[in-house]
Amino acid sequence: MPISYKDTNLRTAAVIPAAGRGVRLGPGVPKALRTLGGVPILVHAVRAMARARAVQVIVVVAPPDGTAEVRALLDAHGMPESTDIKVVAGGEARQESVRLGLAALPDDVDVVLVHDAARPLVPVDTVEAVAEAVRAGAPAVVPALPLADTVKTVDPDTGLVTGTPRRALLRAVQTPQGFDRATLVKAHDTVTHDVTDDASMVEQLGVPVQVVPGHEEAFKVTRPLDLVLAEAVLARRRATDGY
Ligand SMILES: Nc1ccn([C@@H]2O[C@H](COP(=O)(O)OP(=O)(O)OP(=O)(O)O)[C@@H](O)[C@H]2O)c(=O)n1
Ligand SMILES: C[C@](O)(CO)[C@H](O)COP(=O)(O)O
Repeated sequence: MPISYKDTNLRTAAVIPAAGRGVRLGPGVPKALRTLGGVPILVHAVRAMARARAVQVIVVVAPPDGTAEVRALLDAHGMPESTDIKVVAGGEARQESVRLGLAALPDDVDVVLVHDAARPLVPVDTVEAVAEAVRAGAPAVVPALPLADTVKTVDPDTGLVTGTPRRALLRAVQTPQGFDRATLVKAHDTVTHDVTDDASMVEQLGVPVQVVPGHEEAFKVTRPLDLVLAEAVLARRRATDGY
């Protein structure tokens, strides 16, 4: 029977990389500081992680010149007192920002969830499912969804299609991605070339990565249309759930 987090002393932290510019979203303040339903995207993301009973510590990785602004923003919006929230400066790339967040974790943290600030509407059940799977013994866990589109590999030089991977084998991976802390730290110490998610670094160590169901509402706000969808989802939640 899996170990439940209620029965263990494992301490769980969330690292929230929020230091990106949001170039694909268009000009403006850094993406994490733009608003969704009148509240900064980052505040939604921090609340989403703090809502999970498993999460006791949160490290927010802010734009390098924006730590004081982010701290003030979190204080102004009122964060749950039961969660210890730190703010540290990020780096040039997401990978570097996560590494800086990991370096700021208290010594007694055993389980780390890495969650994009850019996924502000992740449901609490998804966060709990990832944390629970790590606490039950999986060294690395990702939430993922099947794809709706067919995916092609393309030669960027010629523009010619080079293959069509079997869609049934593909998954779109979301965050939070959950890890045994030592495994994630080792991955960040070992893999230095550019990667687009933390799990792929762990895969390169030969460590198995467990998939749990993702959620459509955990989508990443990347392009302007994503913000339109996020506003609609938030408005529906506020109308129906008192969110
Ligand atoms: N140097 C960076 C780059 C990205 N991120 C964070 O990583 C998450 C996922 O990245 P993405 O959606 O690609 O955000 P941006 O890098 O801001 O987007 P873009 O590539 O459009 O600029 C975001 O929460 C972003 O703030 C980060 O902490 N530090
Ligand atoms: C981590 C991630 O959200 C998983 O889908 C994604 O890889 C981030 O990629 P981006 O290039 O930073 O948008």
